[in-house]
Amino acid sequence: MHDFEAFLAPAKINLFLHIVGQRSDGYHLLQTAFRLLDYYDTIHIKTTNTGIIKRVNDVAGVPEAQDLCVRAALLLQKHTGCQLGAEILVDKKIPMGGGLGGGSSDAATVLLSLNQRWQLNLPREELLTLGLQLGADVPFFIYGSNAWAEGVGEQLQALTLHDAYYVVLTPNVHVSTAQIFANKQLTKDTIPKTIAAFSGIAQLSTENSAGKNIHDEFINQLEKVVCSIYPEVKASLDWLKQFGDARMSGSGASVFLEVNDAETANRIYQQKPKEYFGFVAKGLNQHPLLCK
Ligand SMILES: C[C@](O)(CO)[C@H](O)COP(=O)(O)OP(=O)(O)OC[C@H]1O[C@@H](n2ccc(N)nc2=O)[C@H](O)[C@@H]1O
Ligand SMILES: Nc1ncnc2c1ncn2[C@@H]1O[C@H](COP(=O)(O)OP(=O)(O)OP(=O)(O)O)[C@@H](O)[C@H]1O
Repeated sequence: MHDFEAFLAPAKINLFLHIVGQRSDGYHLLQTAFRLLDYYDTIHIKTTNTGIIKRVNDVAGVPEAQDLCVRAALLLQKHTGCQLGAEILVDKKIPMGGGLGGGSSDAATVLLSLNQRWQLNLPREELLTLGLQLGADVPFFIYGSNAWAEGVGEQLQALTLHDAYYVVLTPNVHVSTAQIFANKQLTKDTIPKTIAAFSGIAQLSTENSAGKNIHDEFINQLEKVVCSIYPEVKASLDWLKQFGDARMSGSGASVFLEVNDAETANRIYQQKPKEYFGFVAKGLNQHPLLCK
């Protein structure tokens, strides 16, 4: 690992997710609130002068050419004409395809770190546009703070959220995002909400009762459909709901419960059935690479 530098790529959860329309290309227009978590993949990067982009470790289920880290580095190289290269070691901790944005976060971390280490100094707005070519959630991770998002997730506004801890469970199923968005049962014309309405509700911190701070008006509209197709997601959500207002993140399969303190989160987590993978995380206010 000599000469490699480590860069963190945090997970995210969607505190709510509404579908408010559909674009002519079939993509759905969303409203969502993204929250960063202190649960990370670590991307180790060594810059080289060979011009070659190379992943130096195996990642189960992700061939090198499809890895979003490699694709992000190649995209940045092509966009800028940079002659430098990079060796990338991807240390995955965030479950893949779990609605926690791991792949998108890895890609954002590569764009942010190589922009510096290759001394490209592209402005943040340019990286946001590049990031969108790699995935709808990538701009959020480049944005740097918790965010209210619209469009397909690329129209971002900063969101101030109170301190909170999350119990996250990821059932061992692969949910196809495309399959869920294509489901006929999905409500696609929810009346858009305002960031002010969400912020008002999100600021209401409950003193003693767990998980009451996300109001019923702000739900994950993919949750019902996912639960009807994947009983494992429903089971883990039902389990968490014993303790409060649990939600699904993104298009699943991960589910989470927001609580006010680490003690409560750990107490709930310790009772989880052994077959559930999960973790406890603190909500972040800023991306670790973009802290001032
Ligand atoms: C739902 C979220 O997890 C919220 O954070 C993300 O918007 C999903 O973003 P993503 O993982 O980048 O989604 P993709 O893997 O590109 O989407 C797979 C497929 O889901 C459908 N899709 C996805 C996002 C969106 N806003 N509308 C869609 O209709 C499209 O058919 C797309 O081809
Ligand atoms: N570095 C990477 N890490 C994780 N997945 C990757 C990576 N590169 C490519 N992928 C592919 O991207 C897919 C989605 O990964 P990711 O973990 O971002 O999904 P997700 O958490 O469901 O994302 P989202 O919340 O954005 O829908 C994976 O199933 C995998 O095939």
